[in-house]
Amino acid sequence: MGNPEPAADGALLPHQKFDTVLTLDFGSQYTHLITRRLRELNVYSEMLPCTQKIAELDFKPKGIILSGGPHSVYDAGSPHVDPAIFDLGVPILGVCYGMQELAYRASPDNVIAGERREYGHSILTAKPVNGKVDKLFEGLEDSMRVWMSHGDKLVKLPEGFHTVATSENSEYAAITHGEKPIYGLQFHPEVTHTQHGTHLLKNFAVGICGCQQNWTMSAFLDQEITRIRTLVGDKGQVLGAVSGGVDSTVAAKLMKEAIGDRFWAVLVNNGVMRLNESEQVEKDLKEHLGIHLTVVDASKLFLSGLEGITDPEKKRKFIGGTFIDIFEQEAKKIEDAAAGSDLPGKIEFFLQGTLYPDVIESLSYKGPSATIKTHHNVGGLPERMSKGQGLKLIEPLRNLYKDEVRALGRELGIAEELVMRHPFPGPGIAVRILGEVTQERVNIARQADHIFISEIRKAGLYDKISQSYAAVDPSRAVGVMGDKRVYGYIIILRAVTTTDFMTAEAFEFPWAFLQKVMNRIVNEVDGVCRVTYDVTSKPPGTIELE
Ligand SMILES: Nc1ncnc2c1ncn2[C@@H]1O[C@H](COP(=O)(O)OP(=O)(O)OP(=O)(O)O)[C@@H](O)[C@H]1O
Ligand SMILES: O=c1[nH]c(=O)c2[nH+]cn([C@@H]3O[C@H](COP(=O)(O)O)[C@@H](O)[C@H]3O)c2[nH]1
Ligand SMILES: NC(=O)CC[C@H](N)C(=O)O
Ligand SMILES: [Mg+2]
Repeated sequence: MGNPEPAADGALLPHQKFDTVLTLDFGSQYTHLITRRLRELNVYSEMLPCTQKIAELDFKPKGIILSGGPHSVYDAGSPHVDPAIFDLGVPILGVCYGMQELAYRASPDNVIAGERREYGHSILTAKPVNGKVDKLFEGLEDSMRVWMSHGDKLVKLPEGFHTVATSENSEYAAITHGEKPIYGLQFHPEVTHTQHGTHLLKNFAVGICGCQQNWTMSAFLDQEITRIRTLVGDKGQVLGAVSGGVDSTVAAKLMKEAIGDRFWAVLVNNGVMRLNESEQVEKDLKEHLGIHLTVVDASKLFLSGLEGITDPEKKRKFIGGTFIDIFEQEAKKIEDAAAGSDLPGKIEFFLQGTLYPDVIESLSYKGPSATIKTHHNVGGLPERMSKGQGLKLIEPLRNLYKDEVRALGRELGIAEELVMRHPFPGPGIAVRILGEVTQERVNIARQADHIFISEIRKAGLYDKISQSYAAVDPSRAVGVMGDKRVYGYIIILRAVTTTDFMTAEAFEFPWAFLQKVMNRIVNEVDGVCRVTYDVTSKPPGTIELE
C-alpha cells in the first residue's frame, strides 16, 4: 500500500479511523481532484492506482470511485479494475473511463469509439424514474452545466442499468443499476467547470455511501497523536530535520505535542537561506514552539563546495548529498548524547514532512515520465539512515494536502505568520542564482529578496501570493546612476499563484508596486542596476529558476 511506516497494534491510519471513499486512478489528470473535493466536504478520501488488489487493502472503504483516464477500455493492454470491488457490497461510481469500464465489464460491445471527441461544456438534465429523480441527483433537479472530455461512448445501456440523466450529446450521461448502488457518469463532477459537481459527489459519498462528514483537522489531530504515541511507545525517541518551513514546523509541533522532549530537531544552515533566516527559525522554534533544537552552521562547507559549480542539477545534487552527510553526523552526536543522558530510550524514528501530493505522484497510474528536476530530496535521507542507522520512518503529514497542513498548524496553535509562510526550497538561494553561487551573489539575492518580500507584506499582498522571491542573473547589464556608468547584475523578481505548485500563474502586481520595488532594489543593493519581473507561467516555466 506504499506506506513505509511500521505497523503497530492500535496505531490506526486515517482510512482505518474515518469513513473513507477510495478513488481508483486510471490516469486522468483530474483524479486527485476527486479526493480533494470529498475532503472539502469533510469526507475522507484516498487515491490508489487502478491496479490495486482489493484483498491487499488494510481497510474497508465505504464507497469506491473509478476515475477517468486516457485509455480506451476496449484496447488491448488498457487497465481494468480488480473485479473484487463488486464483492465488497459498497457503492461504486465510475467517472468517464470509470463508467466505460463498468459498461465494458458488463459486455465489451457496450463501448465504442465515438465519431468525434466531446470536449467542453454540455447541459445535463436529471431524468426522473417513476416520477422521482435518482438519489445521486437529489437537489439537482434543474438543468446544470457539466464538463465532458471523452472520445469513447456507451452505445447501449449495460444490462440491469437505466439512465438517470441525459445531456445534449450523451443519451447515457448518467446511469445507475436497478438493484445495486452502481453508478456511472460520462462527465467529470470533480472539475470546477461542472456546476454543482461537489453537490453530486456529496450525494454519492454522504447520501449513497453513508459516510460521516467528520474529517476535520481537529479530529485528525487527536487520531494522529494517539497513533504516534502508540507507534513510538512511551520510551522511543524521534529525530527530525526542520527548516522553518510550514511542513516541518507543523510536523515538529505535532511530534512535540505527542511525545514532548523525546523529539529532537536539527536545522542545517546551508549558507543559502534567506536574510537572517537561520536565527529567526531558531528563535521561532525554540521560543514559540518549545522544540528541542540543534542548529548546525555548515554555511562555509556548502559555499566552498558550491564554488565553480554552474550546472543546476550538479548544484542540487551537491546540496542534497552534503545535507545528508551533515545530518548523519548530527544524528550520531544526538544519539550518543541521548544514550548518555537519563532519557529513557534510544532514537528509533526519523520524522519526515512528506505531503500527500508527493504520495499521489508516486501512486498515480501512468507510464514512465521524465524527471524535470531533482528536488534536493531529503527523500534520499531516510533510506541511508534507515539502513545505516536503523531508523524507522515516521510521516504524520503523508495523507494531507498543503492547505490541510496549514489548518492542522492552526489547530496546533502555531502563529498565523508561520502557518502562512510561502514555501522555501531546501537548496534555497542556490537555485535562485543562475550559474555559479558566490558569497557576493548570495548577499545580493538576500537583500533584494528581503526588500521584495517586505514590500509585498506592506502592500497586504503576501497571502494572495503562493510563492515569491528575488533571484540574481549574474550576466551583467549597463546602467547609468548618478551620471556614472554602472555595470551590474540583473535581479529577476518572481511571484506566482497556484493551488498545488504543479501549475502556476505569474501574479499581477500593480505597476506602481513593481516600480517601487525596482527603485528600492537599485538604490539599496550594491552591484545591481536592473530589475525585471518574470511573467512566465508554469508550464512552460517552473517556479524556481533552476
Ligand atoms: N535547512 C534545513 N535544515 C534542516 N532540514 C531541512 C532544511 N531544509 C529543508 N529541510 C528538510 O527538508 C524537508 C523538505 O523541505 P520543504 O521545503 O519541502 O518543506 P518545508 O521547508 O518543511 O516546508 P515549505 O514547503 O513550507 O518550505 C523539510 O521538511 C525539512 O525536513
Ligand atoms: O524542498 C524543496 N527542495 C527542492 O529541491 C525544491 N525544488 C523546488 N522546490 C519547490 O517546489 C515547488 C515547485 O517548484 P518548481 O516549479 O521549480 O519545480 C516550489 O514551491 C519550489 O520552491 C523544492 N522544494
Ligand atoms: N476522460 C476520460 O476518462 C476519457 C475516457 C476515454 N479515454 C475516452 O476518450 O472516452
Ligand atoms: Mg522549505
